[in-house]
This record gives sequence, C-alpha cells and structure tokens, in this order.
Amino acid sequence: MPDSRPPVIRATHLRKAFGEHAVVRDVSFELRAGETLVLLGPSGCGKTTLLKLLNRLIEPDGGTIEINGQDVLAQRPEVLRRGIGYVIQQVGLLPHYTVAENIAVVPRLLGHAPAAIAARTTALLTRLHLPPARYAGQYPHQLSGGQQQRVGLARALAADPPIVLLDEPFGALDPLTRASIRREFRELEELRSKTVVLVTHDVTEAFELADRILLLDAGQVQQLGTPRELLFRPANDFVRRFFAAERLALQLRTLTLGDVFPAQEVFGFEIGPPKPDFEGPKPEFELKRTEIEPMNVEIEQKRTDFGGPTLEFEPKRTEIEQKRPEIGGSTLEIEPKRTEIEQERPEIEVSKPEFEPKRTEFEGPTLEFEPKRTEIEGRTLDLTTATTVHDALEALTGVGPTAARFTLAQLMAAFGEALQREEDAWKR
Ligand SMILES: Nc1ncnc2c1ncn2[C@@H]1O[C@H](COP(=O)(O)OP(=O)(O)OP(=O)(O)O)[C@@H](O)[C@H]1O
Repeated sequence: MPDSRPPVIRATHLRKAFGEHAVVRDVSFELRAGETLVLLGPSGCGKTTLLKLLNRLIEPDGGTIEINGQDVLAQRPEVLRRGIGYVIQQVGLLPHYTVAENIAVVPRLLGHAPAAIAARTTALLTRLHLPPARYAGQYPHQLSGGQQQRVGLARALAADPPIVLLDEPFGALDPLTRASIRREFRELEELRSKTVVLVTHDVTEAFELADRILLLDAGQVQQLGTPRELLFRPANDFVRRFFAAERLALQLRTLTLGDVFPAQEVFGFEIGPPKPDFEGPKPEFELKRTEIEPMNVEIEQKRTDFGGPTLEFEPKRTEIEQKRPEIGGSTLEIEPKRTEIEQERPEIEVSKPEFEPKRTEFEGPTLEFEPKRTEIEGRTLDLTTATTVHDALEALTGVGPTAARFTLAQLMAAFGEALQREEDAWKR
C-alpha cells in the first residue's frame, strides 16, 4: 500500500546565498520515515549549509521546508531543534560537562525525569561501546576523538528525536576506526527507525550508509537516487567522474549475491553456530598446523567462448593467527575450500563459464582450527541474497566459510556478468 503520510522532510526549491555567492541553488527532495539520505559532494559544494537549513541554523533566501507536513517557519527554531538530533562536524561537546551531563542536555530542556534520563544515558553509552561505569563521569578532554564522536552521537539520540542530522560524524577519525564506527553505526538499533540526513564527502561512507544519495556540485543537485542508480545510471558527466576513481570498489559494495547469482540457490553457506552454552572471553583462534603453505591454484576455463581471463585462486588460511591458545572450545575442521572447484558446474546456469583446475595438487591435508573464526572479526558472515559481493569476497578470502556453494572464481565470473548485464540494460 502506498504511504499516504506526508514525507518526514520535504524541501522545496531551497536557495541560499552568502552575499553574491549562491551556495544552495534550487534544491528539492523528500524523505520518508526511516530513510537515510546522504548529502555528498566536493568540499564547499553547500552540504553543511543545506543541512543547517533543515533545522533553521541558517534561514533560506527562498523555498520551503516542511517537517511532517508543517512549515518549519511556523515553529520557533529552538523548539524545532529539540525535536531534531544534530551532530556537528566538530563534535562540540561542552568541555566542563561530563559525558553523562553532555548527553542529558536536551532531555533536561525537554523536562524528562532524571531517572529516565539516567537510564537512557546508560543504555546509549552501553550501545555505543562506552561502558557507563567508566565513561559517564569523564570529561570530553579525557576521551579519544572517536569516543567523543560517539558521545556526540549519544547526545543527538538522547531525547529520541525522530529526525537526526549528522555533519561528517566520523570526520576526525583514521580510516580503520572510521570503518568500524561506521559499521557500528549501521547496526545501531537506535537509528533504524529514524529519518537521517548525513553529510559526508567520503564516497565509500555514502555508499555504505545511504538509502539515497543527493550529490551536489556548486550548490546544485547533480543527481538524487539510490547508490546503485548513481553508480550504474549516472545522470551526467559530473556524476560519472565523481565515482570514477572508486568505481570497482563501489560496484563490489553495491551488487549483491542476489544480483550476481539471480534465481539460484547458492546460499548454502554455513559457519558453525556459536555454542549456546559458551561463556566467558570470546574465543580467539589458532592455527594448529602450519605446515600447509598457501599455493596458487590455476583455474582454467573450459569454455573459451565465454572469453574471460584465467583466474588465479589463492587460499588464505594463513591469515588466522595464534592468539589465545588458552581458551578452549570444540575443534572445527575446515577443508580447504578449493576442492569445490572440482565440482562439475555446481548450480550454475548453462551460460555461466565453467572452470576446471589445472593443478590438482592442492588437495592438502585438513586444517584444524579452534572454534568459530567469524568471532575474530566480531561479526557473523551469513551469506544471503542481500550480501554484497564485497562482503562475500571478504568471507571467501578472509574469515572463510566452511561450505559456500560457490567458489571465488565463480563469484568473480558471475560479478563480471552482472556488470555486463547492468551495462547492457543501460544501453538499451
Ligand atoms: N556563514 C557564511 N558566510 C559566508 N560564506 C559561507 C558561510 N557558510 C558557508 N559559506 C560558504 O558557502 C560555501 C559552502 O559551504 P558549506 O560549508 O555548506 O560546504 P560543504 O559542502 O559543507 O563543505 P565541506 O565539505 O568543506 O564542509 C563555501 O564556499 C563557504 O565558504
């Protein structure tokens, strides 16, 4: 059934200039409840200005903004802002307030009961991996940049606003921390139901977090659409060029297993479930027998009419390192996964390429690992139709699966075909 409610945010023909300099030029968009819109574009293109128009930190020269069908001009700015969580670029925690006091600012203004505020603060800090017993009483200068950004996020979420605006919320972080906070952010239950507008100039970040992206250049909308639309259906040359440098990485993150293996049951992918009664420290893993060296296995195409290159397949087991041998657990046996290459065309359509191993000496001995390697990464890699090719590759080459019903070679070949299908559809 179509949603008959007004959009949560409706911006219509927004304009803003500073002096002679037009910074936002005729920008319109609508956002539904629970959607995440990413404002993306080069430095100075007007992203922050556009974000600040939404909560009236900046007033537009023209155009309108409606929130839940109501013109924002009809509300006092400070009242409006209490209903909209906001994380600014510089985090902006109050230096003389503790973490807990910083988080409590808006709920206090709204007159929430102290006990409710305390409970909420504890819950948010826990969710954001800042154990309250340790962090609630600390001051901002005692925290790392990443921790401060988490507190900034907790503060924006404290009063449970239905709308959250985030300006480069992970801006100050190194790429590794940034990637892991982004993952936490994506998985944060608190944000799932919220309508989010997030500013970034980081293309990967935009693709990871956005339901839709609004790509701006010099204050003008170049394209508004899903990451997939921007990547595979660029509206103009600017859009195409903007993603050119990271095109392959974005394609890997955008296409899913459902796209590359259409209508196929290829998801018999299992990793031993965690033992339900396992308690205590997380198991860490150990390579018990190291005598197996990774070796290259060359896979040759059987059907040369398919015309792809020869693929080289390199097992990756040595990535599992001995860490905490003292932690016990049942032993899991993992066969080298390349043996699956020997399967005669496992569940792959006739039109798909067939591969056969040129060298079969890879039938090495079985490797034994301590339990459940996925916990090394702190996440489970269950492959579904919605899994991106990027994540599936990570699973196949890193914390490998025990029973994926496709090989790396098949995945890459199918990915190539899916790209071709996208291209063909675009040309038609
Ligand atoms: N208060 C202001 N007065 C005058 N010019 C401003 C003001 N705020 C922003 N600008 C100008 O407007 C343009 C857009 O700024 P804005 O901060 O919106 O860009 P941005 O896309 O968020 O950039 P960045 O990614 O670098 O943060 C810039 O050229 C900036 O100098």
